[in-house]
Amino acid sequence: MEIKHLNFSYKKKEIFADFNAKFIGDQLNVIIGSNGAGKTTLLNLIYGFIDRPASAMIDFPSMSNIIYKFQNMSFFDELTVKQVINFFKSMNDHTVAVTNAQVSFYNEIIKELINTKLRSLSGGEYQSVMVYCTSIMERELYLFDEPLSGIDSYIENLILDLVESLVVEKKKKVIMTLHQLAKLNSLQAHIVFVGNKKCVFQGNLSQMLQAADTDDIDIAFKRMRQAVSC
Ligand SMILES: Nc1ncnc2c1ncn2[C@@H]1O[C@H](COP(=O)(O)OP(=O)(O)OP(=O)(O)O)[C@@H](O)[C@H]1O
Repeated sequence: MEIKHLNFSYKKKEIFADFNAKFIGDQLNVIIGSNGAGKTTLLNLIYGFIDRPASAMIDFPSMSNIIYKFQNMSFFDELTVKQVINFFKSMNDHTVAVTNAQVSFYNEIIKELINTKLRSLSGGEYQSVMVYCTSIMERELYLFDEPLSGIDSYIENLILDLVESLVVEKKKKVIMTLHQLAKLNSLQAHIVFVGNKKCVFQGNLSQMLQAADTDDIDIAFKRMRQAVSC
């Protein structure tokens, strides 16, 4: 999956100018960047919410083969968690295998919420349910926009295990956005750093630290925010 020479503006506001990046099929892809850099816009372009410029977006699956967990996903509040899970399951053509991490996530987090109506969930519980529901859909590409937003540090790790298991166990393609940079220390991730309307870096964490000439991820982030394109 590759983006070549992408230009994109919202009316007069330019978001991407000759943006180039690759996403790797058999690795977890993590988009990072400052607030307002364009991470969600990039996911919207990949999904097709915003019309994809065909010549710039190469080898991405079609919308019907992508499941996208939006930043603020919302559902009918009167449904219970069980009803929402069943709704997601009903959109699969057939029964699908689940990963060990999905089973653990269900047992540790979802099970005790199963008969709760969505309107009675806390923000973090709601987020956990939406990430779980997205993960049980059978698609070629999974997009998660800030799946750790509002999540406590224990469940953060369970969510990352769950997302990674889609890549490792199910051989799915996954692209997520992330603000919790320290989490990159424990992930085998391909990082795409969006800044200054370009991809300012792509590669793994040690390459990113090396490129920024530091062993501190926050310093690397600060140094790269305004760097020139990759
Ligand atoms: N529909 C829209 N119309 C006009 N401008 C928009 C629209 N959506 C987003 N923007 C602007 O585009 C820029 C990029 O927004 P985007 O949501 O992609 O950033 P982001 O990197 O995901 O930010 P954050 O980390 O805060 O979630 C922002 O300046 C935002 O104000």
